[in-house]
Amino acid sequence: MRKIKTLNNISKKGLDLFSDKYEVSDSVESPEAILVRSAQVDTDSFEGLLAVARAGAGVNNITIDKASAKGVCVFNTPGANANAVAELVMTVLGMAVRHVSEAEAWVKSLDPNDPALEKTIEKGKKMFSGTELAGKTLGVVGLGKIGVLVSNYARWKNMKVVAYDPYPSAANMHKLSNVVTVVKTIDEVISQADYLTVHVPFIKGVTENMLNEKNLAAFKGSLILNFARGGIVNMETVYKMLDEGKLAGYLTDFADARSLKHEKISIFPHLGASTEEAEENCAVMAVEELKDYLEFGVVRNSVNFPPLDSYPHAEVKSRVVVINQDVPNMIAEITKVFGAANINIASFSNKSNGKIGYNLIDVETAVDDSIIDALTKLEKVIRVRVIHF
Ligand SMILES: NC(=O)C1=CN([C@@H]2O[C@H](COP(=O)(O)OP(=O)(O)OC[C@H]3O[C@@H](n4cnc5c(N)ncnc54)[C@H](O)[C@@H]3O)[C@@H](O)[C@H]2O)C=CC1
Ligand SMILES: O=C(O)CCC(=O)C(=O)O
Repeated sequence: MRKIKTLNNISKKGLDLFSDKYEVSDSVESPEAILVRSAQVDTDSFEGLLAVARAGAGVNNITIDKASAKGVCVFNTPGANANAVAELVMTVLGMAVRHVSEAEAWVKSLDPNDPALEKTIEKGKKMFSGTELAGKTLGVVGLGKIGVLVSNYARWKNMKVVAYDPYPSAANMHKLSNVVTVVKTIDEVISQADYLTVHVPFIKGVTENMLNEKNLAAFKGSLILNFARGGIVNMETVYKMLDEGKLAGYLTDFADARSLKHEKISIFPHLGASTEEAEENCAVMAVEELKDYLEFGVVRNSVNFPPLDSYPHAEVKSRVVVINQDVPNMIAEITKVFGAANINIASFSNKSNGKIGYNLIDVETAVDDSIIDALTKLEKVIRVRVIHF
């Protein structure tokens, strides 16, 4: 029985994909794999762990370096919740420029027995007069799955869009509206935007404080939206800009204690991906990735292992999975072990990503544990397992 531990609620549509060969629950001990959304995962706390699947995009809640050092494969589900986040971003932006929440709260606060209620409402509505999105410029930092959708939705609302990504992927850029202006620096986005929205991963020391006192000094717009992660926008700068009237509002999915009661900060409960559709998409993708990895050694959408998407052919009896540090001569050393054991290799697939070398060695006989021992003894080998068919 394969053991899968869930650390958050995972959509039933995904969990239903596990056959009765799997035990799946939040109380499983010594799991082979973990399914998680936003809970913190210290991969060193789980002896024997093979994989973690993040049903979502951001993996800053998982100890990736520790996972790589122990040969634990970490997956995410690129794009599976992107539309949910993009729709929420456009919704809260639209609500903010029309003061929808404040206006509604004001109407609801009125006396229902006031005989002049209609008049009071008509008189008071001028307090909530807003602006339109059409014609304004949205600055988008990060043109990944979410940033591209946000840019396109903004274009459909007749906004101008200026966007920046230091590592744009061809697949994402082909989906981007061709009237979005893509610029080469974050400063160009900041200086041109009426509203600024950020969609990059949180990477400590890299995207941490990516929007900060220095670059935000050039911001002449009114709203900053952060539905990516706390820590990407420097909050001291935000408080200062709000206090000095240089920023009208900060809209975010990530609360901190000081923001909670700030009247110019709108906080949502990390709500971006919380739609039925996104939860199902993420769970299905995450479970498929885990099953493929546990049953076949196939790697798709890993954030720390190179991709290797090959199923064994029908005659294969054993697939030996070797995970090694990405250093020269490993393929030669691994094949030598098979030669010494007089085992014929039917197929050898190898991919590396600069840190991890990943090998799938298929043989048409059943191999025993001695091959695992011999491979594990190789100096730069991190982990070995055999899948029997
Ligand atoms: N509020 C919520 O519920 C959700 C939040 N997120 C957050 O949004 C982030 C983005 O999600 P996706 O667009 O799906 O991810 P993605 O991986 O498709 O896009 C991220 C983009 O950021 C860019 N990027 C990477 N390093 C960068 C750097 N140093 N500077 C600027 N850009 C950089 C990448 O080139 C990539 O195009 C996630 O990492 C996650 O933190 C994602 C889903 C739900
Ligand atoms: O699972 C969630 O609700 C959070 C999603 C998220 O933040 C992500 O996918 O990065």
